[in-house]
Amino acid sequence: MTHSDQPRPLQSRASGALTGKVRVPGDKSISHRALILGALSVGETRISGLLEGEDVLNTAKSMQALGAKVERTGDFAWNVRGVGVAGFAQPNAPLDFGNSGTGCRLVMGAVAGCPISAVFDGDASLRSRPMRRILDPLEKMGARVVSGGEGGRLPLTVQGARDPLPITYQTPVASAQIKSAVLLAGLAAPGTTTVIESEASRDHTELMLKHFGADITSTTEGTHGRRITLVGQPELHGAEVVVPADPSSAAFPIVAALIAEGSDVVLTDVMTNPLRTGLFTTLREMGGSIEESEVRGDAGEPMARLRVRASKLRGVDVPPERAPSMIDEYLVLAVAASFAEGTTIMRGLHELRVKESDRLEATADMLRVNGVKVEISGDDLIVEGRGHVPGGGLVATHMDHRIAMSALVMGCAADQPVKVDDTAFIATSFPDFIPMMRAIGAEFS
Ligand SMILES: O=C(O)C1=C[C@@H](OP(=O)(O)O)[C@@H](O)[C@H](O)C1
Ligand SMILES: C=C(OP(=O)(O)O)C(=O)O
Repeated sequence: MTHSDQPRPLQSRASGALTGKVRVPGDKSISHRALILGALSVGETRISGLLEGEDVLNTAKSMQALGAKVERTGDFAWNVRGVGVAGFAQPNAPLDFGNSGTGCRLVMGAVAGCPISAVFDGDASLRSRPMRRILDPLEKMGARVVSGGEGGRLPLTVQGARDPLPITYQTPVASAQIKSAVLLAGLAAPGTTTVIESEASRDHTELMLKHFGADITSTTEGTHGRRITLVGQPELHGAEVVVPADPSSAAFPIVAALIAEGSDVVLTDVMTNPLRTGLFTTLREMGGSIEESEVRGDAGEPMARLRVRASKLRGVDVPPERAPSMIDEYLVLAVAASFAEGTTIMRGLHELRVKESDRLEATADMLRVNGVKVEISGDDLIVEGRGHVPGGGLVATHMDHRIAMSALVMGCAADQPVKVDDTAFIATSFPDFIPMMRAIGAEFS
């Protein structure tokens, strides 16, 4: 999916109290996985609450191109009729994943276990992101890169394995995308595929594989890690998937409500899988009032209603082992840290350098142009909070949805308006962000 060349700038100014009740869209990670596992199953998968953002719509298109039937049956309701494990058909055009690392890397894993070749491509941001981390284990399983891929970058053509091999793989960094790619390729291999991670990353693939009928177990490994074992060549059966609201999207109205004086905002159905809630832990340590109620689970994914009230925040030290559970939330945490009193140190953020943009540099720039004192020291980000933010800056979004949304949240309480150069990429993960924020009182113009 491509964007028009016309950037769409927007300005956010302090609005006073934010109030109301919202349900942010469906979780992006779970939405990708529901479409992919639906496509690898026999029978029908019914998904409700799917995120209809560009990243996920590109995954839906790729599943269709690989032979699954994917149909929208209502608002956020989608049916998938799958082709079974290793049943993908040869696509007759390149698969375009737009801005989405998750879609691209998970589908690479699924294709690696099928005797087909497929061209993987994406936008300028995705073309700059490393793919070697996925290709290395997939090549061990028998897949080959047959063209392109200089320096491990898109566009590249993957030839899947006719007889994929099960492997035991220790991921070099905590990454659910690497883990998931290996597990999805392992579905087609005979015997047992094992992934070992020294820091546990989000476990949606494991939970959903179980839900679709796979024999998969996960045990602890070392202090923070996991060992995941999947028995290959299962018959996956179509399933019902209810997608809870995305905690990474909820992060934006949550931080806005904490920093805008007098705010009181309720968010419903927010997924509270502990491998995704590092931000909530951190904001509470900072003194943020986030009350949880109506806690319940669906297919192993818990969710809750969150009530967030404006709070006086203080700086904290965020340990590196928390990074996997809040990897996409550091940008908006840095905004909260700017409004806090005192220093916040966020440690171990090397993975932020290989996201939609170099998020470590981009976050520091976002703060700096708005008058916040910030420093990068190795892999750590150090923010000097002074209880208020001068604002008045123009933030460069670098094709990165989360920079755009974080900067607009900053503007909700800054002394002077904050401007972003382009809001177009917000549509990748949170298409209704602007109207939803306006509905609770944000002043975007
Ligand atoms: O598996 C997933 O759904 C995701 C994993 C994370 O990436 P890494 O696996 O690169 O850490 C995260 O940043 C991304 O937004 C979604
Ligand atoms: C890193 C992200 O996504 P992806 O890797 O799927 O592009 C994100 O949504 O913040």
